[in-house]
Amino acid sequence: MATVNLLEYLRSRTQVDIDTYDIEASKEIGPFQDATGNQFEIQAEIVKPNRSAVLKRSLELATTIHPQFATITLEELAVEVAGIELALEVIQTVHGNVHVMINPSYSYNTEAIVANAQRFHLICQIIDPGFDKSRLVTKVPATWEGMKAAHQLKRSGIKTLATTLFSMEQAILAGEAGCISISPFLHELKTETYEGYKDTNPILGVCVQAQQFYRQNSLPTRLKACVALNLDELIMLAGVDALTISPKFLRLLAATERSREEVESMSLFARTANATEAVNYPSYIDSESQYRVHFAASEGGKAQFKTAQAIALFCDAQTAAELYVKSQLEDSSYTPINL
Ligand SMILES: O=C(CO)[C@@H](O)[C@H](O)[C@H](O)[C@H](O)COP(=O)(O)O
Repeated sequence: MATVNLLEYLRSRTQVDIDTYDIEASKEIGPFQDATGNQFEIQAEIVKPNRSAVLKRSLELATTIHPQFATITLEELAVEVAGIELALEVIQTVHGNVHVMINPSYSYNTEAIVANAQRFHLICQIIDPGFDKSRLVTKVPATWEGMKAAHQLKRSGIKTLATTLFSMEQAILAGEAGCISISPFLHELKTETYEGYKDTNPILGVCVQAQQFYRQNSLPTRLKACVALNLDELIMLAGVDALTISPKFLRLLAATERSREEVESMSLFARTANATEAVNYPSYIDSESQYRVHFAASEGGKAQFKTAQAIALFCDAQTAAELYVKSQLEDSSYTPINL
């Protein structure tokens, strides 16, 4: 029986990206095409003793440039700077792009999301004027307001990824808005943050449908599925454009051999390879009311609930990161640096 290493097998079918700003993990298991992080990752990295230099740099820079960005608090700016600092570090271990998520508390505010994405680019420019900003992708929640912001940002050349995405309706809107990619969350984010919590309606099928929709409509948007809960789900998604995988699962994949025949038979994409019949979907980009009605009913009402839940959890992580930064700012004095 021919066996195959699961990480090698996945890499032969799908782009494999790493879901962390932990540069050591990325170096150890890489190389990867893209890297991604989020508010949980920022929070986890800035408290690590071996990341004290990143935190110090972020606090000093935020203190220095705050007058330029005075519409937001110093701690919010410091978390943004830390996110960009971490992204610029981890990008050295990947070939392609790095992703940074906007402050999730702006998820329902188009103007604030646009300003946040523009700020990321300005901060990037300040930290490393030579950095190729086309490699920075801003992660925007897949809300109506978020996708309106993504549409505007595309016109100004800022790349976006639609995150916290749980339905075909959001996938269609993100494609029409010009997001370069989407991150379907296979399971509710709460499954990652609350031990024992289960999502009874994982959305592996939405990944297959969305990828077919983009291909059939010649939309360049690519999928980057995330929040898989076991190896079988990852194997079932072999053939999706990309998978965003945590270091824990990357290590497990790298350490596991399975029968080639068995894993090949599991791919949902292989099964639908010949299903070329086009399905008609409505256009949403100019139809807010229709979008909202369809999204509210999507997946039996669960997609809307899951999106709101994920945003709320990311907001908690944002608040925790800001509180930590605030405590650090209070504990030591950070003097402005010369730029
Ligand atoms: O946001 C994206 C992709 O857009 C991902 O980083 C996504 O948030 C993560 O897969 C989830 O937060 C789960 O992360 P983890 O607990 O597996 O590290």
